[in-house]
Amino acid sequence: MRIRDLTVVYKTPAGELPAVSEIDMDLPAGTITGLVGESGSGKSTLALSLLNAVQPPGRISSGTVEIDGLGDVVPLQGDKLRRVRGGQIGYVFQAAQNSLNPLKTVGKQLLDLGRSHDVDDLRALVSEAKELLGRMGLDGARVLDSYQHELSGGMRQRVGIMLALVLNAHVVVLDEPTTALDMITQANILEIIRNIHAERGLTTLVITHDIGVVAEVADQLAVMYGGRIVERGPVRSVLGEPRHPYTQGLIRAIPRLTGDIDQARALPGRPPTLGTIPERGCVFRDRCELRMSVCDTVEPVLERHADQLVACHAVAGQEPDGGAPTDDGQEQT
Ligand SMILES: Nc1ncnc2c1ncn2[C@@H]1O[C@H](COP(=O)(O)OP(=O)(O)OP(=O)(O)O)[C@@H](O)[C@H]1O
Repeated sequence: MRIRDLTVVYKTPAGELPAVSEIDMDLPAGTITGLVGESGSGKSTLALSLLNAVQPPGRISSGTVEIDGLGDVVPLQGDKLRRVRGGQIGYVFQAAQNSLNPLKTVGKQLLDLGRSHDVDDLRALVSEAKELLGRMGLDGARVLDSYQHELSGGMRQRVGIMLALVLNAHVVVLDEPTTALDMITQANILEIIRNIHAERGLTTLVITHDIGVVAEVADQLAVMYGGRIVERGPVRSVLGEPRHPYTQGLIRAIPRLTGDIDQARALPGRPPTLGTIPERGCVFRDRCELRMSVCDTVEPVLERHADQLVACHAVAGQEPDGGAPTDDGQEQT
């Protein structure tokens, strides 16, 4: 999936304001990309725009989202769009635990999904669903006969993953897949995501505010702040040697099980909202220890530093650019 110059705006009393600004990013086939950032940074809006599913008062105001074999999904509408969603791109909603219809069994919802995608062989669909649920450690027949309230949070989340994959989607977007789950169930779901991703050769995007989750599953990591990607690259490099002051702050804020509890330092201040995202300059400057005067006027662009792409004037000033930025976070050859 290739995302280019993607901007999404919401209509507000103050006019249309960007929640996602000029994003350029590739999701390489067969990789898991983690997208992290605090609440309100634009993660869910970006994810919805990948399915062209941003709802009014929001709209994609510019950019393209190209998927191999499909082309740009941004101009798609109606029937064509409906087929792409689910059929090509599976989406597991934030709080999937609560997104099932409480009045229908899981099996009935599966059949509805199949019919809405004109699946001829509904029996085959049911056996595929049972197999997927079985691989996730559930009794498929039993789950299909159950209502939402009869399933635990972890089971519902697995049902959400099954529904996203059962039509054979090859791109999967999971929005906060483990939020609200206990630690053991969380570890279990992350293992399932990893295994199914590898088995099916998927292209996966995992959205989370929890850096621990991306450390567990992702190959690539993108850090979002105020609607922009401020740093991205291979997950080991970004977590091992974070360069953007925001990424460093996020990592410092993680409490550790060993060592001094006071070492975990919450990032001071609050992330911007739509109304407070600055029109010019760096979006992070108000919370940044490295702020310089240029940050007030010039927006930093992603530049390559070792393995990472980083959008920060201070980082750019510290070391010479190690090469031209590429759009996939990989070394240029
Ligand atoms: N329907 C809407 N109308 C107006 N503004 C919106 C709407 N939906 C989201 N926003 C704003 O867009 C910005 C990005 O929100 P978004 O939900 O994409 O962020 P997020 O990083 O996914 O946060 P969270 O983790 O809390 O879901 C926020 O400032 C939010 O208030």
